[in-house]
Amino acid sequence: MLGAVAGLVVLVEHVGALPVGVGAGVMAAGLVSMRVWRPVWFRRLVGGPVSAVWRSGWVYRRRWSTALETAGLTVASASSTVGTSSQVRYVPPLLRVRSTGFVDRVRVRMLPGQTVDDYAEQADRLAQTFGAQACRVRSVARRVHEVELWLLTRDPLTRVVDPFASTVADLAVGPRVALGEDGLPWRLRLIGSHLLVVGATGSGKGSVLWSLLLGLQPAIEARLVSVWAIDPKGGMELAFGAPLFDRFCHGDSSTGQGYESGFADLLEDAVEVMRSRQDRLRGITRLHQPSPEGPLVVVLVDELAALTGWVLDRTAKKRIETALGLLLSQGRAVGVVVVGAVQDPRKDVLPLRDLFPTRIALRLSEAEQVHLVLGPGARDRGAEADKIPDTLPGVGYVTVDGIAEPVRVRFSHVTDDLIADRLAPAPSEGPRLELLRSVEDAA
Ligand SMILES: Nc1ncnc2c1ncn2[C@@H]1O[C@H](COP(=O)(O)OP(=O)(O)OP(=O)(O)O)[C@@H](O)[C@H]1O
Repeated sequence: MLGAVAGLVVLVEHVGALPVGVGAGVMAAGLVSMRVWRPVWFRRLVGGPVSAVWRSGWVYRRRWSTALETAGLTVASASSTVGTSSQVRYVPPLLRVRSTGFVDRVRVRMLPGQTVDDYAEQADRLAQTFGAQACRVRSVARRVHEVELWLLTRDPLTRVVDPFASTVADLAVGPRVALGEDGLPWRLRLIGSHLLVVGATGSGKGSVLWSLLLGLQPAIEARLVSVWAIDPKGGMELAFGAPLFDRFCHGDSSTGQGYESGFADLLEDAVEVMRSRQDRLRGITRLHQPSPEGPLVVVLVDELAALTGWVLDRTAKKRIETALGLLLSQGRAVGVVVVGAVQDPRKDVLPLRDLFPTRIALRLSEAEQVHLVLGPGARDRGAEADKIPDTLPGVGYVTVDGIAEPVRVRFSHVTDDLIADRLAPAPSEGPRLELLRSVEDAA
């Protein structure tokens, strides 16, 4: 601070007060405009760094040793010199602090013998000591000796999140579908993964499916994605999206073949696409890349339990189980992925749940269900989906295979009006399934 004042005095002496005053005015006006028109840039370029410097010194470094000692994360070791013996206390070094305005990311070098779980066990204590709402403990990629503490200073997820814009290019990295608790947009990548969404009634499962569909809309229109939708609730949830779907099956009791046989037909057709791609891609690539000739086929199911647990027709049930099992175990490499939502994650309702690499737990009714959805240990690492209040629909925890820590996000709120707005006027093209089939057959 003193340095800045001294620098200003020197500048005034050299160039005069007027140019310095004008320069300062222009800079202040620029910052105010950025704050008003580009709040995200402002947070990232100005607010975050300034807050990080301030909080690093005032909140963290000042109390670091005491806080870590209270949390039992320091190590005492006896040291003896000739005739005397004393104790040396080792404190894990604080490496740096970054702030997003919502989360302070505090990087720490662990002491020899410590693990990320040692810090996770003390997360509540650390949050309380540093005055944060919560503390998430995260490992650092390729730095096994380091750990990052995410201390939440403000929760950006209490406000409803508006849908994000997307482009065709988002397909490769995943469209932005939610806001993370660090205040930054969060992307959901479907290529190479199946997605399971679990949540109690009213938890916002619909907003996950719709955020994803709207995020994929440009890629769907560019024919890089082909959505085959199943809505066993008679089409109540997904019927609005019909213009986006190449196939839409919502059960039909008037055919005389049983309500569920249409679901089995659709899944078996997806298996057929999968098989023909396997034949074509064998020895050429290990991960299919979507193209208009071979789009990413997304089999979207609104209530998976209606396909796995509550099916009356035994023949259809067997066909569905077999096709779903094949798709989940072999489909993702060849670009046939399953996105499913369900209320109840128990094995008898959803026997195949372990085959979904990406899982989202919205509000759940019991702590035990968190383990079922996100895997053992997820709740200890902060994924308390059973504690999400019912006033926060669309908030949930996500785990992705290969990444240890769950992330907390809120999906965008997609209203019926917005869907009608985005999808109107309905495309005048004919059914796209025929095109997909003829292209796949020709290839
Ligand atoms: N992301 C969100 N942000 C704000 N409000 C939301 C969000 N998602 C859903 N809601 C609201 O929460 C309520 C329940 O949402 P929704 O119907 O999507 O839940 P659901 O989990 O699909 O329920 P069900 O299993 O009963 O169909 C609706 O009133 C909806 O407007």
